Amino acid sequence: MVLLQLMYIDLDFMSKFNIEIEVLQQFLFEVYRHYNNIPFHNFKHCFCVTQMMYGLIWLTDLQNKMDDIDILTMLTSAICHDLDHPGYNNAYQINARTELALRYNDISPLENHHCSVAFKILEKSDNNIFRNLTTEQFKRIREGMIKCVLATDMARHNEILNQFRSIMPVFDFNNKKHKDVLTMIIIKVSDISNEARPMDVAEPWLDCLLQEFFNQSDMEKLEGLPVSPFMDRDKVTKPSSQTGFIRFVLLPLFIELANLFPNLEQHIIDPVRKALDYYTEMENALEMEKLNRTGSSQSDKIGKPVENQEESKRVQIQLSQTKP
Ligand SMILES: Nc1nc2c(ncn2[C@@H]2O[C@@H]3COP(=O)(O)O[C@H]3[C@H]2O)c(=O)[nH]1
Ligand SMILES: [Zn+2]
Repeated sequence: MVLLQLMYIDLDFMSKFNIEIEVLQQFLFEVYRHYNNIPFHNFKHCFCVTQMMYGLIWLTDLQNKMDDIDILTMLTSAICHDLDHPGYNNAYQINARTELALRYNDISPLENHHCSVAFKILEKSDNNIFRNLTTEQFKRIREGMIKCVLATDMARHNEILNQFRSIMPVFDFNNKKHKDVLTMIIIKVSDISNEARPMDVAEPWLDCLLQEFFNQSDMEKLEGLPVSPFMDRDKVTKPSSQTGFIRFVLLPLFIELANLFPNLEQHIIDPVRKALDYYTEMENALEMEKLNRTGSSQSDKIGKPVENQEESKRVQIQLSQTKP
């Protein structure tokens, strides 16, 4: 929490937006209290995403390209983006017809909830870091935060990435629509950026993610609900989960952002490429072990990566299954 506080201080938000230190501390404590003790979508994930956002703001020199209020919106959105995550994804919410799915009519139920919890926290004056802003400023931040948090629904991944691709050739920092798409891209990059971290940090996060996935698929089996294949402990391995995700989701997104900010290449693309090599090797080793165990004569398969098409299909399921 102290580090999050430092980010607000360091970006000069305290003086620019007249935020009192006690109010910021109270806000961060309430945020902390509203993250659940679950394997992946917990307060530490919130911290990592916010820290990545903070790093990207500096690396891209965003403070000299966007308004302060936009940067404040982005950092606060990162902090709030998974508030009260229950550990079961949108597909589960919809299939199990949970309270959240009913409340939000199957439309990004989790992301709508995270954002709603954020503004409930901000309703109380003691927590409201925006309480000294004008009504107009608050309106702008609220609109921006809703946009950012709802953009973290992976069912909208292709839609948002394609939007960014179409404006990239004419990107203009004076165009509000362009800036809106960029902020959505930056929070998305931050949200799925674990593989850009050092391997000894990234790999335990994958274990946490798979643990949460497996908990969900176990529950789905128990309740007779459709089981998401990428979450099924009988079908997924660590490398099979990562190779497709890195190839078809992470790299295309990160490369697009690095096209706008070329100096990001070394910070977010290089480590992700290394992670892809690491998991491809692990995948090949597992395949070899499997063939050895079964004494299969298909030794010519050894060392060959899994078919691209098959991997791509698997990832598309992960992206599209929750689309209403
Ligand atoms: N396979 C895989 N999926 C990830 C990784 N990081 C994030 N994700 C997925 O991307 C999603 C982003 O939104 P969520 O936090 O809802 O859930 C996340 C996971 O489903 C990763 O490293 N590997
Ligand atoms: Zn997240």
